[in-house]
Amino acid sequence: MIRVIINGCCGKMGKVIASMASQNQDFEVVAGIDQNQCQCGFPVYKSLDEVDVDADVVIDFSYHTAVPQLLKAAVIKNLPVVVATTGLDEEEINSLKEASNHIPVFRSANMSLGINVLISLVKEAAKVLSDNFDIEILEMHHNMKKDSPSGTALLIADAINSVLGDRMEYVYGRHSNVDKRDKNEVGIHALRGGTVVGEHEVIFAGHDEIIKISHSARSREIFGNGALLAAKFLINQKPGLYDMESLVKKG
Ligand SMILES: NC(=O)C1=CN([C@@H]2O[C@H](COP(=O)(O)OP(=O)(O)OC[C@H]3O[C@@H](n4cnc5c(N)ncnc54)[C@H](OP(=O)(O)O)[C@@H]3O)[C@@H](O)[C@H]2O)C=CC1
Ligand SMILES: O=C(O)C1=N[C@H](C(=O)O)C[C@H](O)C1
Repeated sequence: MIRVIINGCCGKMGKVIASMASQNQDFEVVAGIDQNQCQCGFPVYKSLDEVDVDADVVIDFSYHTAVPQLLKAAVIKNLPVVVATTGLDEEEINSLKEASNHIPVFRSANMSLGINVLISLVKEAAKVLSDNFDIEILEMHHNMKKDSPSGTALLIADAINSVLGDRMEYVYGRHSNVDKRDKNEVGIHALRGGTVVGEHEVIFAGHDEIIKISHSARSREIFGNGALLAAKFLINQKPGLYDMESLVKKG
């Protein structure tokens, strides 16, 4: 039985993780952390420092500013952490790297299998098409989402850049321009509305032809499933920084 602490347990994804774990005999949620108090069926604390029950792993779906403090406490408690929260700034990303010298840390802006396959396809397409096709990324999410663009859109852009020698500039939500687009741009555009779980589309636009590669999340369970798999994977790892690629490689 893997004993889980959920950071952000009162939020949309926190509740999904709690519900999925309760239906899976491999997991038990032993505590939650949130700045709110919610009825969860397990004790809810304000911070990881305060948690006084034994656990094997922390799963974090919270807010970007919460991540460094969570990781500091996880290092003290020697607990692996799955970080799914997006919108991290540079300093917060550095806190992941620092913590991963001491504990296993898993980070992915998108825990679904589908997006990770999309990323592989997009990398292949970018290698072949980038000289003659313009690349634009569109994402749409629900109206409660705080960060934009999505962590996934940035993950996709970084994956494209990684196969194109890091030459691409990111241009966010083009507006008020007076000149044409540069060939070495990736346009990134965020839409927000309703209850949309998560839509991502990568457009390769060439002369008289367009290729679109897209992913549509139809439930939050697809992220929950990935986060639980990541937790199971992480508890057997040495300190280090892991991602979906590490998980897929492991089989
Ligand atoms: N990697 C992935 O696959 C996915 C990542 N995400 C990311 O996960 C994060 C959470 O998403 P979602 O569940 O939809 O968001 P919610 O806003 O519904 O939930 C976040 C919860 O964390 C709480 N919270 C805020 N600050 C802190 C803090 N300092 N310590 C503890 N809890 C805190 C929030 O409280 P309050 O409401 O008061 O702010 C809220 O209860 C986002 O960054 C989102 O982008 C989401 C889905 C998939
Ligand atoms: O906030 C969300 O809901 C989601 N956030 C992640 C992101 O920013 O990419 C992943 C998913 O698309 C849902």
